[in-house]
Amino acid sequence: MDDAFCDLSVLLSCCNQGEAPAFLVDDLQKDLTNGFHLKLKGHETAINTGDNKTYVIAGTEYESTPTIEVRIYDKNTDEWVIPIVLGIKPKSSKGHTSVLLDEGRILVIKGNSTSDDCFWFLEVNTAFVREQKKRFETDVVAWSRGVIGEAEIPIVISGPSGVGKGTLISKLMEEFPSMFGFSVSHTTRAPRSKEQNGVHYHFTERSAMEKDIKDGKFLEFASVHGNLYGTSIEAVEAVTDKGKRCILDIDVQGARSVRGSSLEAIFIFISPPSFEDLEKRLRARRTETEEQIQKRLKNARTEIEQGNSPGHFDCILVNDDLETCYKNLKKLLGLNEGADTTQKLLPELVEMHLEHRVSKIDQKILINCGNAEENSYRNMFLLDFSSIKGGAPGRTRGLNLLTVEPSINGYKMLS
Ligand SMILES: Nc1nc2c(ncn2[C@@H]2O[C@H](COP(=O)(O)OP(=O)(O)O)[C@@H](O)[C@H]2O)c(=O)[nH]1
Ligand SMILES: Nc1ncnc2c1ncn2[C@@H]1O[C@H](COP(=O)(O)OP(=O)(O)O)[C@@H](O)[C@H]1O
Repeated sequence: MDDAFCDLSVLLSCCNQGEAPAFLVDDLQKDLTNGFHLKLKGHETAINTGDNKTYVIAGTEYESTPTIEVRIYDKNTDEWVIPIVLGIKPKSSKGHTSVLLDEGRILVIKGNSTSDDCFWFLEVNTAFVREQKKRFETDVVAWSRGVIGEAEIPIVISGPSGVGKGTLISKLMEEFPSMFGFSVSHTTRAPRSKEQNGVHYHFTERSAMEKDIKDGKFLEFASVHGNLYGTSIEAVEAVTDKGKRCILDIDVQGARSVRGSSLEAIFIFISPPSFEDLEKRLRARRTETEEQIQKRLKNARTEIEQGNSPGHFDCILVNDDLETCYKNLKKLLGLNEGADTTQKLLPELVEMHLEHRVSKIDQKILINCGNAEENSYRNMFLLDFSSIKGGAPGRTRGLNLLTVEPSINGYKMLS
């Protein structure tokens, strides 16, 4: 990015006045009236929210405690609560800072880590967390890892069994290997002879999958042709983390669930030219027993009806001639001749020092890791969270991290 000037004097004066959004638990203890004394282990920060609660966020220097933990002091009841913690927890750190971004989320910045793992959002009162609090009837918090940069909108492809979804997706991935990534679903059905675990599906036991669904690890799931199928949140996020556009091959029920979820996506329905053609293709594939074929054909009627009814899909493509359908799919995705097929560059990693100070103004956080050494301005960053998207149970994307340097006019963006 070109050098851009920005007057951050306001921001810095705020910092100089010593605005400290996070404070140590030692300070908190002085407030406690119930004689409760915290035994401090490692580094802890505490954040007060408007609802008379204090969230204590505890990192540690001990390997035996591998993740950052959370407990809540409720001033209304004078009690400590250990909440249900959802999402993947950040690995522990010897030092972190915490900032209350709004009434819904706390930003935790881990020291001694790189920018792909140092920004974490602890959601304490977002729509997702409120829903989970109702479900569990107790206090719930949810972690979401912060990611720099925007994500490409995923593509959901649905259609009856045997219509050619897999064939079209394979063609797309072969022609544009660096652009697209496949969301590997979980299923309880048995693998076909050429299918590999972890590549085509995560083949799994029903009980294990049901537990993961209960634990909130799935974006959507459905019972299809007598088996359980589901897209884990991690399956979609792992593709997006690589800078690729995620493709989901899921049934109509799954597509409807995704439409109702927080995941923004493009929904494409692949329709057969006729029911007879569909039957021919399904039989020619020779992957199912007669009984399974009958089940799939029966379900196909309902799926085609739902797929063609308005409101469910953004676009319907008829897969008559394969090459024509593939061409139309590419056109729909803006992959015409000369389309940019290069993979999106992942942002350069930045080191976050163990010792750092943070200050918040509007939708930005100034992070100062600087010291008196030469080039210390290189250690000053501005984290812009004004365009964040997503959040628990997935990643929080859309962060923008800029390096800032003092200048005559105030402060100067370096990157
Ligand atoms: N809801 C949902 N459906 C899925 C998922 N993965 C695959 N499916 C759908 O399950 C159906 C059966 O898939 P599969 O057993 O691979 O058979 P095929 O579609 O005939 O190749 C298809 O409609 C898939 O789109 C998933 O994660 N969620
Ligand atoms: N347009 C088409 N014309 C004829 N056969 C096709 C066409 N598209 C796909 N097929 C074939 O139909 C069968 C089913 O396709 P597949 O991609 O496995 O469907 P799905 O993933 O939707 O179940 C495969 O043998 C495939 O080669």
